[in-house]
Amino acid sequence: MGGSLRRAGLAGAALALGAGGAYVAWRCLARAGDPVPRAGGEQGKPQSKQILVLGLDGAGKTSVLHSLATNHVKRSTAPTEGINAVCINTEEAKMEFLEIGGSESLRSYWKMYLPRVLVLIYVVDSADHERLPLAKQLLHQLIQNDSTLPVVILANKQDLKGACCITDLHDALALSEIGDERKMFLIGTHVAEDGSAISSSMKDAKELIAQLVSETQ
Ligand SMILES: Nc1nc2c(ncn2[C@@H]2O[C@H](COP(=O)(O)OP(=O)(O)OP(=O)(O)O)[C@@H](O)[C@H]2O)c(=O)[nH]1
Ligand SMILES: [Mg+2]
Repeated sequence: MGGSLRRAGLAGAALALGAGGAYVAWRCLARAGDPVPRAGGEQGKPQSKQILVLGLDGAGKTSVLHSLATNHVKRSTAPTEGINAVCINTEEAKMEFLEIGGSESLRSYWKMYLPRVLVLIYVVDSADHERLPLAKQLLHQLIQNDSTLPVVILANKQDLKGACCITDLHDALALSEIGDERKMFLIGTHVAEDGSAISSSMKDAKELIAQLVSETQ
């Protein structure tokens, strides 16, 4: 795909009502010809309560988002090839999450969306020891020019044998260097096999994000 991420339009729209409120999920597919969709909409104005979800490919961004939206875990089976947008309503906030795929060819688009969002969610595969230095490097690059953007780091795949514990991840990602000014949180998560209700840590993450969004708005 290289530098030619393209937008095909909306496909697979879904609307559902659940315990956590209504959600709408859709996926922007890739196709040659159209420009990258901007996070601010047609007029380029920032939309309210947008949250960017980034992290390396396979970290679990889509799986986590789906779980947050439905309150039930369901692992994703396919990589995100462009943008995955999910709206989640809670009592506190109406939030639009934008996941951009984490494959190498898509990472150059990550920064384009940053100035328009209220909160950054950065998902890390806690068991992917080999790529933790890369995950760290990309996170630091992303936020180096914005000292106040709140960041929630989800240390995902805590269920896997060999997953780094939260303390080790804090060190591996050099989170103490990220600065005192910003609100920053590191939460361990896992997306269990299909069907069960989300874990308490996932619920906590959802509440925290809603709270951050309300405060930052
Ligand atoms: N064991 C385990 N597997 C997980 C977890 N979360 C996601 N997975 C699996 O990890 C793989 C990648 O998950 P995705 O949600 O597609 O990852 P992603 O970050 O959206 O990846 P891209 O869209 O390619 O950037 C899938 O096979 C998931 O089933 C988790 O907490 N534990
Ligand atoms: Mg994905």
